[in-house]
Amino acid sequence: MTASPPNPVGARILVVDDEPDLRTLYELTLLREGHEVHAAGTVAEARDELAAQSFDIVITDMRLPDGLGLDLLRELVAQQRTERCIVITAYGSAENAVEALKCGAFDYLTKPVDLRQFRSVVASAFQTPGRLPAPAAKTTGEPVTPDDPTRSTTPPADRRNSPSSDAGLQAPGAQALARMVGESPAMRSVKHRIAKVARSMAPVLVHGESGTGKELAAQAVHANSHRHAGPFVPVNCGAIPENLLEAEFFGARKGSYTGAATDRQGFFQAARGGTLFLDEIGDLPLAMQAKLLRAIQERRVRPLGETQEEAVDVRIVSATHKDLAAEVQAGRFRQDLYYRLNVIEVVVPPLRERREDLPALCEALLARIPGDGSGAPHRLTERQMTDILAAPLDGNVRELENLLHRAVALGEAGDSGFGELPLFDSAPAAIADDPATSREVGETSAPSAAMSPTQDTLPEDLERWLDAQERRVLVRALDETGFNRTAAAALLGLNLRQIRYRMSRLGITEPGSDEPADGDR
Ligand SMILES: Nc1ncnc2c1ncn2[C@@H]1O[C@H](COP(=O)(O)OP(=O)(O)OP(=O)(O)O)[C@@H](O)[C@H]1O
Repeated sequence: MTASPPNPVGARILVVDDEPDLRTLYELTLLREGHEVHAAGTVAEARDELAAQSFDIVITDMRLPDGLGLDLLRELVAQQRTERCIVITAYGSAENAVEALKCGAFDYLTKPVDLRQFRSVVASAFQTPGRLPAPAAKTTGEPVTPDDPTRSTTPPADRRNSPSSDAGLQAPGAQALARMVGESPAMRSVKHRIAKVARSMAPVLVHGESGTGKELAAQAVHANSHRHAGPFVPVNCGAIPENLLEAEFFGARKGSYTGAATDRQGFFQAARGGTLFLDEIGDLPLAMQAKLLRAIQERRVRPLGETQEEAVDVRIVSATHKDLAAEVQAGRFRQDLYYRLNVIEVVVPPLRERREDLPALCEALLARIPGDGSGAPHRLTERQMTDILAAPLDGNVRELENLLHRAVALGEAGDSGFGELPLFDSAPAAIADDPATSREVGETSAPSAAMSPTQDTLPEDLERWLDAQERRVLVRALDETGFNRTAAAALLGLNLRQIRYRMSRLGITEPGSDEPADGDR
């Protein structure tokens, strides 16, 4: 059955539902929005419609008399069709919703369907201006949401897009991926995955060690999604006082708590139409996890002091350096929330697994550091590059960035505009000081390799070698905390007395004090 508006300017949509009343309701709603609507009551009828022509959107109920809406979805994905699929699931069926997204649904709706939400999800699925080329459809169970940049009426096979090569992407998606410097196989695979998974509503969990570039990855997911013109709202879940979490997330009405002098919107409202990036999600207290889960499931939030809930249309991307599955096991993270957030996982590898990216990364990071006004870019000497290539860099790109900042700040500008000051005024200094290894920093890669957990040569003097390791860790923690001993101790699970004792034993003093600085050689 087909129904067309008088002047079709909208999407061509196939509605699959066996309940005539609901089908009619969906049809009328869509027709009023200017869409062309085709309807089917069974999987078989839907297959016939799909064999005859292509659509922009397929909206299917999950349970149909002769099969599941998911079957249709899987067939569309397997055939690399470009239709965006919206699955309607029964109320409270979190498994179905998550499974639909994992299978490649663009989005899902829960019964009873809220018509405003219905219209908004359809509008999201049908983005006319600047529709981006689709990621490649595949059969591994990863979500794929093929787009159709031309919205042509050619047969499905001709409407396929080329795979997600960066070249095919338009700004700002391609720009966001380009900001993630690195062409190592590990980074290429991360970027490819981001381009592939970005374009549905499926929640993404970015996992990786601290400083690996998780926020950059989250920004790239947003920039490659149909929501790229909407806001990207980053939130550090670990930095908000527990008593303010609810107001910060969901908003608050004037007078709803001490200090609420005016109405204020929360992160969810601020991210409407865009992406809410929940960084350090593993640090969210359990009570707030329950509220977040509800907001994600219902897609509605209630500001503090408000009686009514309001609908929010946001995509959730979260990030953590923690092993969330282990946190679930330990009872510190809700399993249902983990399940809800981790529909798609993007893993950002540590720098040690992509050392070939170091030269390009150094160049890009140095280019961000303001110059001396001469216009000459900061450049590394060969020796400095050798040092960097050999350094452990456990702090990943952020550590590299800090190291370069320090080197530029402390360096005496030479011809290159970049000084010869040793880059490693902390970590490798400990090794150079160490008679157990007795080599100069940067002389070869061996001294730093000696610090690497992967090296297999034995130290000549275990005690001194262990001291050197301990010194390196302490100096780094002190460095990262601006030489705040209490904060450094907390980072390392020590108390103030313990860190003081260790610093004194190893002769670590604050740079600038009368005694030799800990990094001095
Ligand atoms: N591939 C990359 N190319 C260029 N810069 C990068 C890259 N990865 C990270 N950076 C830079 O390193 C710094 C840390 O990155 P980011 O904040 O994204 O890491 P993170 O994993 O979110 O850190 P944390 O776990 O501490 O929140 C930022 O300044 C970022 O711009």
